[in-house]
Formats: sequence, structure tokens, C-alpha cells
Amino acid sequence: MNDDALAARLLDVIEHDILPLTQKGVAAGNKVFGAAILRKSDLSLVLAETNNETENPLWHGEVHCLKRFHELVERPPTSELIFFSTHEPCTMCMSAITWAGFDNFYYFFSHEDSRDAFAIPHDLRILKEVFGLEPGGYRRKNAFWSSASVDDLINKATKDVRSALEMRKAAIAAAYGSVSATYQASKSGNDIPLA
Ligand SMILES: Nc1nc2[nH]cnc2c(=O)[nH]1
Repeated sequence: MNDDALAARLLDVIEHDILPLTQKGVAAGNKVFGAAILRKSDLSLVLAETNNETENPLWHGEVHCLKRFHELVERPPTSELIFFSTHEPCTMCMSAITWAGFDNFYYFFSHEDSRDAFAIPHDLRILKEVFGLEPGGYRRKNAFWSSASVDDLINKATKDVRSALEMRKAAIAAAYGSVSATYQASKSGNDIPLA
């Protein structure tokens, strides 16, 4: 799999498939996180989903996506699939991705971004309080999966490709800034335990 093509495709998926769902989800009081599943063979989309914590606080973007995946009548084997998350998965979501059988995941925003740019510090707090781990302290490559950020892929690209990808990345981050502001303005009224 070519890293440049994968980075470009993940940017397409976040912009065109996940973000529109998240804009609707946030308007209904949910958080800004989303996820998608793609085929390794041609990077086509299997499905995209978004956070639905107003229905159930366990429906993080990633877990909600896995739930919908298991509701599909025809489901490709997870060995043939890529898992993509808008934000670095929390410890629950990482475990869910593992239990679902994926050998990989990719993400756009880091845990530190969730805390600093999105004012959602819980993923890092749980990592520290429950597991005693500092940011980045989990094993990004292990016996179950290898994980990487979109930044990792972009950083491996050639200079020209890299600057084009960086520009697209900045535009997507700006769009997420706007949905994040909507979520933050509404969150005092919601019933989510760790809002
Ligand atoms: N990655 C991720 N972190 C979260 N923290 C709270 N909700 C979520 C979510 O849906 N995804």
C-alpha cells in the first residue's frame, strides 16, 4: 500500500464521509469524533460513522462504527480492512478495535489535540489514571495491530505531495475547529458523563 495514496484517501474520507455525519451528530449534542472502515485492496469505503454518546456513552465514534459494521449483512473479514479514526482512539476504542480483529488503525488528530484543541481531556486522563501511562505511552505497534497517524503518512511523502497534503490537512482541521466550537457551546446541557 502506497503511503501517499493512503494519506490522500484518508483525507477524502474524513472530509466527505465522516465530517458531514459529525456535523449532524454535533447539532444533536454529540461529540466531534468519527470513524470509518475502508478496504485495503482499493481503499473504497465500507462505512463511516460518528459519535452518538447522547444515545449511549459507549457509542464513541469508533465503537459506534464497529457496531454498525456488525449490523451489515455482508461483512468483509477484518483482515482485509483499514480502521480510520478522526481522533486517536481512547483506551475503550483501542480495545474494541482489537477485539473486532483489526490489525491496524490510523487517526487524524492526536490525544493531545483532543485535550488541547477540542477541550476533551478524558482520553489522556483515563490513560494516566487507569493505566498509569503518559501521553503516547501505549504500544503503537504490538502483537494485535500497528497504528499510525495521518501525519506519520504525510511526513513520509515527497516534498511536493507533502505540501499539498498539508494544505488539505489544515483546511480539515479548520472545519473541525468550527464543529468543536458548536459542541463546546452546547455541552453544558447534555447528559454525557464525561462531556
Ligand atoms: N477517540 C475518541 N475519543 C473519545 N473521547 C470521548 N468520546 C470519544 C470518541 O468518540 N472517540
